[in-house]
Amino acid sequence: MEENYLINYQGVDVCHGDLVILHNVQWKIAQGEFIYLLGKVGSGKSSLLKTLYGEIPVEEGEAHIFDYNLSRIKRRQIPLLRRKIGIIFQDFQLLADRSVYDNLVFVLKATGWKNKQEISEQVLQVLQQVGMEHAKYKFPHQLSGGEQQRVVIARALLNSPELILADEPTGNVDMETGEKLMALLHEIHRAGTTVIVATHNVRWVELFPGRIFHCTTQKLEGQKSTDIEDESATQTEEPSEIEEIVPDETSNLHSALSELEEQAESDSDTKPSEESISE
Ligand SMILES: Nc1ncnc2c1ncn2[C@@H]1O[C@H](COP(=O)(O)OP(=O)(O)OP(=O)(O)O)[C@@H](O)[C@H]1O
Repeated sequence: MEENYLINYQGVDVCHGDLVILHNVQWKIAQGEFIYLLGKVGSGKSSLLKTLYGEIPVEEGEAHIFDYNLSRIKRRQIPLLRRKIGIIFQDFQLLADRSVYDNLVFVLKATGWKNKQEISEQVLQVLQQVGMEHAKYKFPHQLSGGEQQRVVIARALLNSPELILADEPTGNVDMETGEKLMALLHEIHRAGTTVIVATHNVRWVELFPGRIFHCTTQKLEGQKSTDIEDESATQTEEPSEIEEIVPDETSNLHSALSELEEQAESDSDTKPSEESISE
């Protein structure tokens, strides 16, 4: 049934201005799935993810996520939507001027948490979840890339999101570290969270099973993600897919964290000031 999908896209065009990146996307994701979004550089993986958290508006087609209709979502609803989503990018983007602990406290306070003890408990809980509780007083520069990315995953977990979006989460680490990060994401999925990983690295698919979608490289049209096995599907477009996956480490997708924080701050009536964040 349609209402059981966490994400339900029908005939969606993903665009940058007048440029159609993905055309007529049919995409349905059920709660609790582990999803791969594969495709070569510039094929639109990030752009598709960006529609999910309202960074790219949906102007063509019907797009639903949780209870939100993305084609009609109001600006003021976007921060609320984003609080249900944990976002992880390949470049770690921890605030360099504060410890791991304070990085996480910052996000909680920016998203409306007030009780000091609850904040502290939540920070420790997510750090434990990613195996980084020992590093809570370290600064980002004192951590390896893999450790920083663990903290970023912890940060994404802070508000107990229903959905994790990971855009090339292993793009800046070596293969062995990447494998551990992917194992962690898969573990988070097994604990019940829906996870979507955009990557060009097909190796992860072999190691950590998930349902696969491909993006095409057609610039203006021709792409449809392979749809899910939905007996009740009524759309008539047949899915298409691509096979070509090429390595790339150059994803440039990181504007959103700062935007997330800005959104969270501007949205929240209970927004703390930077001063009140400092203990
Ligand atoms: N802000 C933007 N304005 C205009 N075009 C953009 C913008 N961001 C991305 N694009 C274009 O949209 C297309 C898809 O980019 P996108 O980043 O979604 O691809 P991707 O599959 O995630 O690639 P990568 O693996 O490099 O991250 C590319 O051709 C890119 O040049």
